Amino acid sequence: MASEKFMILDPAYRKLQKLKELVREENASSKISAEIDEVIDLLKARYDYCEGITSDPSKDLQQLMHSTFHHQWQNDHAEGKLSRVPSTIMMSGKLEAQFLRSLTSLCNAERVLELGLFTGCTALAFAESIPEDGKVVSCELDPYIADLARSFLDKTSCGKKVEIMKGPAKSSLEILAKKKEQFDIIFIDADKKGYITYYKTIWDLGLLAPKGTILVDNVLFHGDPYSKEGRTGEIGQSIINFNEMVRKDDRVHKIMVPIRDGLMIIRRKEDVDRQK
Ligand SMILES: C[S@@+](CC[C@H](N)C(=O)[O-])C[C@H]1O[C@@H](n2cnc3c(N)ncnc32)[C@H](O)[C@@H]1O
Repeated sequence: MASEKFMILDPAYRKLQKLKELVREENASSKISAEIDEVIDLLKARYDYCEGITSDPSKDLQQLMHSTFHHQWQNDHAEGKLSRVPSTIMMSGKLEAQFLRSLTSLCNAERVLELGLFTGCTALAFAESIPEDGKVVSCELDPYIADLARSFLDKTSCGKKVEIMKGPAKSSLEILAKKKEQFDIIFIDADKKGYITYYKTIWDLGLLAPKGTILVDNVLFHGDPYSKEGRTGEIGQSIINFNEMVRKDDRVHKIMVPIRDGLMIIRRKEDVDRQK
């Protein structure tokens, strides 16, 4: 069940697991323990129910996700191909990938820019919802991960629509702007500390096409913005700062969607507010 992987991002779920431990240590009544288990199961059931009703990803997307989960990351690290073992929780998964596909089709997007490719799950999701002559440009810092993603994408029918730019996302944004490229959707999902810079650069360099949409992942980063747990330290603080900056940005209409680790949808105000 997907909930087993992702529920750990929810601080309420983590607190309940802790409470369950406490109850066990204190030898509290089995009734209390059973009630706690039920609440935990309900949280997981809601996630699994949403996933269960949601359309299944294409066979290609399922295969790519499977390859990511079963890749020998430890071996790559031991052989020096990766400086650390990446966590596969970085990959968005079925529910969010399908949500992004719906948004892509709703926006009639033809050109998508992604900051943060990893193994290509969301890049492929976007590619599957744009026209045949559309393009997804995805930026990835780690050259080994970029090549691995390329090999995964090359096994899919829409992978050819994905163009990978290796290197820091900020430099890629500058290169794209010099070429006067613009995108209907820009998905920010790279290093969280860079979010403010990416957001400002996108506006400053005019990378968002008219009527375009910016999507930002992990805006509820492990619950830190509202739980004040400080679980993720500086990274969580960067997300809090980013969210505040967007909240104060009067040029845009924004909505924070509590899907998985939080997704923000940002559009120019005039594209959403049509009343005089
Ligand atoms: C959360 S993962 C992306 C997940 C992917 N969008 C998905 O849902 O399947 C973030 C990726 O950004 C990459 N990254 C980190 N810092 C970066 C930077 N400065 N520029 C470009 N990519 C970066 C990481 O190597 C990692 O692969």
